[in-house]
Amino acid sequence: MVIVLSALSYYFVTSEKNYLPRIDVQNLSQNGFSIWVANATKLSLTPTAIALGKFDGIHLGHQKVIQPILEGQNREITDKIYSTVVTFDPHPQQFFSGQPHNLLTPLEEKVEQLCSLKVKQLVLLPFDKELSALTPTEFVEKILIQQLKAVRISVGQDFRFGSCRLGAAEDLQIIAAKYNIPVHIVPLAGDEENSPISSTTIRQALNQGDIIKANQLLGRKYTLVGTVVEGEKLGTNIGFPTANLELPSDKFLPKKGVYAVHVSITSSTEENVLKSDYRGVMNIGICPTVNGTQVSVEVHLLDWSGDLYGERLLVKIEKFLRSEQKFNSLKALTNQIRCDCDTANSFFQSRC
Ligand SMILES: Cc1cc2nc3c(=O)[nH]c(=O)nc-3n(C[C@H](O)[C@H](O)[C@H](O)COP(=O)(O)O)c2cc1C
Ligand SMILES: Nc1ncnc2c1ncn2[C@@H]1O[C@H](COP(=O)(O)OP(=O)(O)O)[C@@H](O)[C@H]1O
Repeated sequence: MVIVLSALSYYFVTSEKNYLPRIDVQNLSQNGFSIWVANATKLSLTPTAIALGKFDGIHLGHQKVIQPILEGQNREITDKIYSTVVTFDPHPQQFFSGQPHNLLTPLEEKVEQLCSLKVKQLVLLPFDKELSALTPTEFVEKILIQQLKAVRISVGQDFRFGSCRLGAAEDLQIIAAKYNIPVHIVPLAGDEENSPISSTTIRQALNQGDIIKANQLLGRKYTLVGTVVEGEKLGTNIGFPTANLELPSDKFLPKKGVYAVHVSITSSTEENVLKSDYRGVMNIGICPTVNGTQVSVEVHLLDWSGDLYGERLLVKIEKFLRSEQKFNSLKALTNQIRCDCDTANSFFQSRC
C-alpha cells in the first residue's frame, strides 16, 4: 500500500494499482514541492540516495543527516536518483516494548517537514519480527541495495541497525563498500553547550516546559496540528472561547500548562491553503477548575472571533507561561486567563 498526502489527509491506495499518483503538497510548502510516501519497498521510486534513521522530530541533527542526500539533487532529478528518507513504522521502541510510543512528529507532520526540506521520497519500513531479525549484512543487501537500489547512503554517527542492533555506522560503510556504495557518516550535531541534539533531549525540554530549548534543538517551533472539535461550551460563557484540538493519538505533548502560541488556520474545504496567522494563548491540561479528567488542548486566539469548528489548526508553541491551576471559582479562572492574554501580548510585543 501507498499513503498519499492530499489536502492534508492520507489515502490508502492498494498495491495492485500499476500507476500511483504523486503526492502534491504544492500549496503547503509554497515552493511547488511534492513527496512520494511508500510503506513497502516494492512501491518505492528507485534508484535512491538514502538517509536512514528513526528521524522523530526532524531536528537539527536529523537535518544534517538528510543534507548529503539532497546535494546535487537538481542534477540528479534528470538522472532519476530519488532523495529518500528511510525510516521504520512503527517506531522500533514501540515494537519491542509493546507500549504506544508518542512522537514529536507523527506521520503527517513528518511528511510535511520532509517535504519542506525538499526530500523526494519517504519509505516506511514495516518494523516487524522479520525485519528486526535481519543481520546487518542482510539488511543492507536485501533492503537497501536489492529493493531500494541505493546509490549512496547517509546516517548519523550513532546509527545502529540489524538484529540486536549489532551493526554500527562503520559496519554499514564496510558492507556497502563491497558494492561501491559510499556511506556518509554524519557527526552528531551539538547544542550550544555541545551536548548532542536528540529526540530524547527535546522530549525532556518539552516535559519541563522549556520551549525555548526545544525550539532551538528542533531548528523550528514545536508544532501541534489538529482539527477543532466541540468542547463543553464553557469558554464563550466566561468570555474566552477556546478552539479544542483533536490531535493524532500518538502526538507527544509538552508539560501541562499555559503557553503563548502562533496559530495558522488551514481551511478544511480549500486544499492546504494557510488562511491566516494569529497570536494566541493555549492551555494543555485537564481543566481542574471545572473538574475535568481528560487532557485537552485548547487555544484562544487573541483579538479574533469567528467559527473554527472543523478547521485544521497549526499551533506553533512559543513560550511556556505558567502551570495549570485549580481555581476556586470561574471568576478567578477568567481573571487569570485575562492576565495570561496580557502576558502573551507583552511577550509578542517584546519580540517585534
Ligand atoms: C489561557 C488559558 C488558561 C487556562 N488555564 C486554566 C487553568 O489554570 N485551570 C483550569 O482549570 N483551566 C484552565 N483553562 C481551561 C478552561 O477551564 C477552559 O478553557 C474552559 O473550561 C472552557 O472549556 P471549553 O472550551 O470546553 O468550553 C485555561 C484556558 C485558557 C485558554
Ligand atoms: N478568539 C477565539 N478563539 C478561539 N475560538 C473562538 C474564538 N472566537 C470564536 N471562537 C469559536 O468558539 C469556539 C469555542 O467556543 P467554546 O465556548 O469554548 O466552545 P467549545 O467548548 O466547543 O470549545 C471555537 O471552536 C471557535 O469556533
